[in-house]
Amino acid sequence: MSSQLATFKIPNIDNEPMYNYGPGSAERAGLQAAVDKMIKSAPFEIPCIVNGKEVKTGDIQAQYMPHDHASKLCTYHNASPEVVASAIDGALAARQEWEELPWADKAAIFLKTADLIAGKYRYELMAATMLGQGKNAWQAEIDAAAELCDFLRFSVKYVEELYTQQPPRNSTGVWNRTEFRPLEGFVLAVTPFNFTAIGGNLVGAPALVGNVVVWKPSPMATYAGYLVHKIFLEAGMPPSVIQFVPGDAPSVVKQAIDHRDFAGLHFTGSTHVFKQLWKNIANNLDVYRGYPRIVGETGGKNFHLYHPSADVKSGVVQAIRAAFEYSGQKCSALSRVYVPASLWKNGFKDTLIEETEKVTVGPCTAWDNFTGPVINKVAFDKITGIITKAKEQGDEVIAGGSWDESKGYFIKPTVILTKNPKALTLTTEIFGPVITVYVYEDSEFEAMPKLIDETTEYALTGSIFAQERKALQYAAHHLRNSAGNFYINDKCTGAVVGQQPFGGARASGTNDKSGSINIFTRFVSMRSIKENFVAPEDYKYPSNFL
Ligand SMILES: NC(=O)c1ccc[n+]([C@@H]2O[C@H](COP(=O)([O-])OP(=O)(O)OC[C@H]3O[C@@H](n4cnc5c(N)ncnc54)[C@H](O)[C@@H]3O)[C@@H](O)[C@H]2O)c1
Ligand SMILES: N[C@@H](CCC=O)C(=O)O
Repeated sequence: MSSQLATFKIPNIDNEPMYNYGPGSAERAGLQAAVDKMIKSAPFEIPCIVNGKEVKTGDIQAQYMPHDHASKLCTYHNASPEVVASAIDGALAARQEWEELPWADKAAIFLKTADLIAGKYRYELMAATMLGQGKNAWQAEIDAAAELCDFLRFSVKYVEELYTQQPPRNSTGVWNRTEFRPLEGFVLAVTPFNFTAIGGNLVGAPALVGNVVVWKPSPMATYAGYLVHKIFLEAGMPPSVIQFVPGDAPSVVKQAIDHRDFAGLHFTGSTHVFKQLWKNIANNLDVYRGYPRIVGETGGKNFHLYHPSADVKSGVVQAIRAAFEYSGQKCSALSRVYVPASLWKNGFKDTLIEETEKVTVGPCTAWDNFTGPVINKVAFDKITGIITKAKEQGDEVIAGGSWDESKGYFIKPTVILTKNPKALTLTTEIFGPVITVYVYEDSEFEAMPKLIDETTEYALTGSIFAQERKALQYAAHHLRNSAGNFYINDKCTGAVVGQQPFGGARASGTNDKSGSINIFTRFVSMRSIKENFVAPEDYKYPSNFL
């Protein structure tokens, strides 16, 4: 047991400043050196890490570089059932000590992790994200440097705020207090390929409020996840608090979810996987000690709605960034574009086609590529198959529409034009560099929010572009439930921790908003404590006397 003999104040928290990587800059040289070194040293051999110790099972899988799919970034050892069992046991054994570690020490570990990522490991982690997940320098900076540091630091700020939330009233002779206990058991973090930062946050958020976490990383982000885990350990995270168990997803996850002490799921990934996991958890309710917390952020079918008063040039620029950066593999990426006929004829169409055709696609290692590959063969086949099917169904490809998988999984940014408001590419999540435009008559603007709202099951991100205030107000009101992150005259991607808490409802997830104080409430179980200072002398109340 140790004491904390003051109420410490955390340092000021702000967003991590972004580096620019302009030609000739020191940061460009630093990152280039890290990428070169990583290419030379790959493939790395990645073990499971259980109780801080490397475990090699011999059941080997590989993570390939999507821009050069013959090259392995790493091989990794799939966790066996025995390894998963010892990871869970180790986490549970570490639970009490971690819970009892004073808050300031937990906070210090997180702040130090962020500083290590911002400094010592910035370029290495970015290089792993570029080579393994196919991001270019700018996208890797947004993710593996800025957003990950922001998640770690703002988490500390939010938890400090959470802990100050105490009952507002105390009757005479009474002191009421609230304690934010970690969950009884372990949390399972199942993380996606597309953001190194999301991996770090899905394990970090529950851990910071005292939970122990079993981490099943994405096979396509194994190396970046491994580095993040190592950095946590270097910053002083006790070895058993976060257990790193890559492996066959259905079996690792099933083993964790079937465990009596499973207390929470922190998931980001596709909607169908999340729904299946929720059903599996529901079927196990008699196995558990309590009711597991289920937090999941999933797919989207994000939109830009343009009003006839919108500015064409900036509207197109925002669409291109939202749709094609990171080849449309952000859950927030633009997918549906609703444009009035007047704008479409007067510049929107021509500028969109012209600018889309100019977007450079190629290896993330070349500085002048605006975007890179899609993540793997499965994604490549799915996306190109959907474009082909859209054409077969009568929709017109007006830009892009070609691909090449000879070396990496490259798909040209593609614009589809449809007359069918329920077209396949307006309703299905594609998760690639494809947008579909639906042109409406200017007089139909007021009907568009209803159409947008009813076209898909998702409600993640969306934007309205207009100069007329009335149109902005109308769209914001009528699209209230169509997006958890709603933008006005801005693109539908690029939420920043501490500024726009992120997440969507309906099929897009539980909308618990990563990057806000709300997420922490999902991983604590509050205890109300009432202390009475005045001893009663008679069991009767005044109304009992004559
Ligand atoms: N809403 C958000 O905040 C957000 C953020 C990032 C990504 N996403 C979504 O994630 C998806 C892309 O990520 P992805 O391809 O990594 O998703 P995915 O669902 O394929 O994988 C996510 C995780 O689930 C695991 N998994 C896959 N199949 C499983 C199964 N049958 N049982 C148990 N676990 C399983 C994977 O190994 C991985 O760790 C997109 O749908 C995207 O919209 C959403
Ligand atoms: N927070 C990111 C999306 C994360 C999902 O992949 C954005 O807003 O663009």
